[in-house]
Amino acid sequence: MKNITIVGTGHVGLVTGVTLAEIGHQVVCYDINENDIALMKAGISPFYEPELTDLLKKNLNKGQLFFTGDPKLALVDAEIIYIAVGTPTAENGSVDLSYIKEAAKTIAENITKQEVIVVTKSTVPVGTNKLIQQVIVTNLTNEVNVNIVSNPEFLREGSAIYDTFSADRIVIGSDCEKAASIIEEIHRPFGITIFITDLLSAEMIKYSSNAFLATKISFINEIANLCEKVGANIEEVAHGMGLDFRIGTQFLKAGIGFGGSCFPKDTRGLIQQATEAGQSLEILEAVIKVNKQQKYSLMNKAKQRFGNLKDKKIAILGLAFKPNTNDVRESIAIDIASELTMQGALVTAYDPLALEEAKQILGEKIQYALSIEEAITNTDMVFIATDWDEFKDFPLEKYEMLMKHPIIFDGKNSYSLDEISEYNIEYYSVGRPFLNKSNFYNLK
Ligand SMILES: NC(=O)C1=CN([C@@H]2O[C@H](COP(=O)(O)OP(=O)(O)OC[C@H]3O[C@@H](n4cnc5c(N)ncnc54)[C@H](O)[C@@H]3O)[C@@H](O)[C@H]2O)C=CC1
Ligand SMILES: O=C(O)[C@H]1O[C@H](OP(=O)(O)OP(=O)(O)OC[C@H]2O[C@@H](n3ccc(=O)[nH]c3=O)[C@H](O)[C@@H]2O)[C@H](O)[C@@H](O)[C@@H]1O
Repeated sequence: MKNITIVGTGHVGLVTGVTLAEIGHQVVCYDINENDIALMKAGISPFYEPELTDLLKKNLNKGQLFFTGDPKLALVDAEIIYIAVGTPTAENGSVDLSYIKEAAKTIAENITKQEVIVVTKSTVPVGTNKLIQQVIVTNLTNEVNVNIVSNPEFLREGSAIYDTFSADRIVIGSDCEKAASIIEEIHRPFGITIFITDLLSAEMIKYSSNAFLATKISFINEIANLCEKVGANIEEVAHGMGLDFRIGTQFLKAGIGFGGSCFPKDTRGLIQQATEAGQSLEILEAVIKVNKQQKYSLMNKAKQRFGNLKDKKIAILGLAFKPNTNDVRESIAIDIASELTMQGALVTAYDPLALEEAKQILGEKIQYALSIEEAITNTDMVFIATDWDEFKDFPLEKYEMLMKHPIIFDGKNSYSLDEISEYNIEYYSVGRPFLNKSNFYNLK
């Protein structure tokens, strides 16, 4: 059992803190956001993540987990410190390391133990861990020997707790063997394969993993677009491809592209690092370009269908960047909503969890509904932008009953073509044949 401090308790930091407490460590979570700290102290997660609240409450009650907004209290006795602050894209397109530097400075000013290991969980450009060490060493107020470890995080939002206990691997990078083996011991109770490597390679593993997954998505989306032109079905194609273990079935789901707080930012971040190193990443450039085009593919289909979208009543189902989260950072649904309003459409959106978060970005530009039924009633068309189970389970006859004419543009291939073909629905999806048993095709 180790005494661990987490600096930055957002999506990654809180899950890290709670799961390390769950496997028996004593964990202090520190964040500069006092409101969030007050919530977490009361056993409330500031964001939605399945299973998180139960584990949070359980470990708070057991006394394994402690929250504070006071850096001195958080760090005075700390020997192992995880950094999990944000690394967003800066205005000039590079990775904004200001939160990382600030966190490193706070650590330096408050640690007192003789030996301290600082573990970076945040996704940081190659070389940043060395910068963190430098910032800490130059700002130390006590005599402390600091070693640095990179421990990139691979969890997905919406399944973060499951992913932490069932990850494929834990990567530990360090140039100090002793520090690496201490961090290995901390993680051993998870029972997951641990790969120990050097600091720079660990940093690169994180970016290249995200870049590779993003590449799979853009690849399958381009093939989906081609399927539409030649009459093949992307779901059959992806399944048939995935049966080859060298390819694998995962991350071959065609749709309206990847969003969220990581793939867009990390693909940009890797390109920026390559540029600084005097190299171009042609494949990744193409991945980003395809993703930007894919985002508006549904809207283009709708424009083709209706001529223009001015004054059309459109329901958007889904605002979160993926299901089981209320995170709307770089959500494609938000971009689509925004673009539709620019085209003069009258948009009403529904999301099971992310309405408040979306409101903070879209404000009065669109209307918000509290149910699927409310969103789709009397609309000209529906856009499905997030693959929530609630949408997949929604009875299809209700589209027929409630919409002006049941016309669906499904960006997530939420329904099987067999299901849809039982109804009078005009249905456009991604990479699959267009279905129309209805008589609306002359409608403009
Ligand atoms: N969200 C995700 O699913 C994943 C994120 N990552 C990476 O993890 C890092 C964190 O991401 P998220 O947790 O999503 O960010 P987040 O925005 O949810 O959380 C960051 C937290 O750090 C706090 N913070 C900022 N400066 C601080 C400071 N000086 N001292 C203490 N706390 C401070 C903020 O108040 C916030 O609560 C990023 O580098 C991200 O790329 C990696 C894997 C998964
Ligand atoms: O670095 C990160 O933050 C994380 O980024 C992603 O996790 P996350 O963004 O939470 O969610 P994903 O499930 O990967 O989905 C990302 C986007 O890709 C889209 N996607 C995903 C899979 C797919 O087959 N097709 C597809 O369009 C999703 O709809 C979503 O917009 C990675 O999957 C995690 O391993 C990584 O830790």
